[in-house]
Amino acid sequence: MINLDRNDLVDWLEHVKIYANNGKVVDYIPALANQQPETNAVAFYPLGKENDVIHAGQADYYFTIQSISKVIALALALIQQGEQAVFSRVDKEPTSDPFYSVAKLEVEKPAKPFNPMINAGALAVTNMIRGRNSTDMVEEILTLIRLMANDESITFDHEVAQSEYETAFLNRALCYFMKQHGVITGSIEELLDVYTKQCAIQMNVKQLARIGAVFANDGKDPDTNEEIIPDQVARICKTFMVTCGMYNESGTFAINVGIPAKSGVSGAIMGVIKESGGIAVFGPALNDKGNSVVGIRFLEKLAEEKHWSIF
Ligand SMILES: NC(=O)CC[C@H](N)C(=O)O
Repeated sequence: MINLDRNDLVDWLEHVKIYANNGKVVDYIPALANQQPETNAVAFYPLGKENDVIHAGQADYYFTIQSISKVIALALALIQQGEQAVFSRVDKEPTSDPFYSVAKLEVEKPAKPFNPMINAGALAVTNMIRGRNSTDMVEEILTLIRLMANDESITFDHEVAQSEYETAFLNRALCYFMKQHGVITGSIEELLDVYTKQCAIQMNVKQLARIGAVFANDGKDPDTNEEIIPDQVARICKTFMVTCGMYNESGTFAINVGIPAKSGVSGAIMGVIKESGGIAVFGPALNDKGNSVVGIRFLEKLAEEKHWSIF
């Protein structure tokens, strides 16, 4: 049952946009450092083809999805390799460490990343995607994303991908550690090529909200109800969004908002509102955990006004 209209989005965005002053645009990826902190946008993609996407703010603004790509890469790896193979190389547990941390790789199971939503886990997942070379692997990810967003034109931003590739020293360190322990295989440079391109996939909030709507519809197209990803895969992805999707702020977010969500350091957040639709918010000013401050405030407002917490 959808009870959200455009005026809600406009009002709430107006109400929370001031919080951009409390955050900082990411600077460790040079090509993202020039994003404007006051840019903001939100879109809601409802289920059912009789309902149209609604939006507020700069809804045509293109941003890179960064860590949100981790959910889609996970879905793809699960489809291609199956649960058993995927979870033999990455665990299912949340961590209180930041997403880029190397610390936990040295504890418990040797080098097995805690979950697919932190960088180490995401690199291990991307390493499992099928393809003869990095071009094929990126194409596999793009194919699924284009299907979910229903837009063939979606591609990655070359400048952002290159910029991250040239500066991804921490991600290289994670890869070398995992390769030593057999968690990843093959060429590390090729893996980083795929990973940085998947993070640099570009879209606007309307397209991102549609991807959220596929998850809200248990993996089925929100307009036609045709299966895009199996419901069990969608369920696993949504569970990770709840437990790990907002990095080491996932617990607080679950209490304050209570919807499955995934954020990226560009300032985007994708949220899933079961049986209703997908929501996407963008605002590049980040808090110290790497989550969009305007995005979080907006989703808090939405959850409070609409009682959309799943808990
Ligand atoms: N949290 C993020 O969005 C991180 C993604 C980024 N591309 C990285 O690997 O550092």
